[in-house]
Amino acid sequence: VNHAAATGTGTGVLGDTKTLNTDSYSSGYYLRDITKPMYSTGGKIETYTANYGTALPGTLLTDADNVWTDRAAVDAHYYAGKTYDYYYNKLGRNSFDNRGATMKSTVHYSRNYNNAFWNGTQMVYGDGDGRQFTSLSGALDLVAHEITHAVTERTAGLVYEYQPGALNESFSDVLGNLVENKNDPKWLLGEDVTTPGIAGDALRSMSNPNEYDQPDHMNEYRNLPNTREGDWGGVHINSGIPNKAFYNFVTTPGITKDNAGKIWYRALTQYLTSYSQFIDARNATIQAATDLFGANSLEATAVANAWASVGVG
Ligand SMILES: CCC(=O)Oc1c(C)cccc1C(=O)O
Ligand SMILES: [Ca+2]
Ligand SMILES: [Zn+2]
Repeated sequence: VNHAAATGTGTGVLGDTKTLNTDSYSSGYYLRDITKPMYSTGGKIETYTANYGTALPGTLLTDADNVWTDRAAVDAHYYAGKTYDYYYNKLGRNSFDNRGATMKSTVHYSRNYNNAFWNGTQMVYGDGDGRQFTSLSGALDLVAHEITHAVTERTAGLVYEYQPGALNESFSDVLGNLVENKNDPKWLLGEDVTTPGIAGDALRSMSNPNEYDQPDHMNEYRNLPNTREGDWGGVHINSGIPNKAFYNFVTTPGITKDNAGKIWYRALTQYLTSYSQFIDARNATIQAATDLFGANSLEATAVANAWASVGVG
């Protein structure tokens, strides 16, 4: 019996209904998307459950009637597809390795797990404890953030410490919100899954990093130790500075989200390396804007101004 693409329906973490690309195979349906361009070389999007344990990838999800009720799985699958589409259609990248690698996600990792991560091979999502987070795959910006960690690992390789680590985090926040593409003037991160009991809050804000205790200027840079307690030199803290730079750039009149994404992606994949510092990201994004739009373009000028506004360059 051959695989056949099928269209299922599912309920997401926030109770919304969405259509899913699934695989009808022998007696049932698998949570496997075989409709993407990468399928021409065998690439798929597959979603698994760890069944509240920590063995990965766990079990590929199946369903008898193609109506999916595992909300965390529905969103992990749907949002991985959306992220693939953005990278392929807007940036010309074929999966995280640019060679059509299969994208695997596992949900229901451990218990009350307030975390999500790329483990070097796949995405992994906890269900949260119901207070700090609800199921973490329920936010497209967060899913795209995790997948962008994979892209960064395969390209610039920004090490996860100090300024390169804060750049690693910032590129994931930037691409995460570009993929999510909400009309959110605050450019928040994780707003859809953070504290389900409190409206309007988030993990981070790109428009006002200070709101979540992040610096938004070099003169507020936090010198922290490269330890777990020090957030590896403040990778989720000092990311506020490049995040604010991107926010100032993308909100400059005449700058489009698509063009901002092309510039940041080109800097990440063509110019940055493992130990790049904030000044190198400034130079790389100016160079990328120059490559794409010209030396005296609105884009190149706005990029330089944006970094200067946060004290870089
Ligand atoms: C916005 C995505 C994010 O920050 O995910 C993480 C969470 C929720 C906890 C710890 C680390 C991360 C990460 O991916 O950096
Ligand atoms: Ca967001
Ligand atoms: Zn991250």
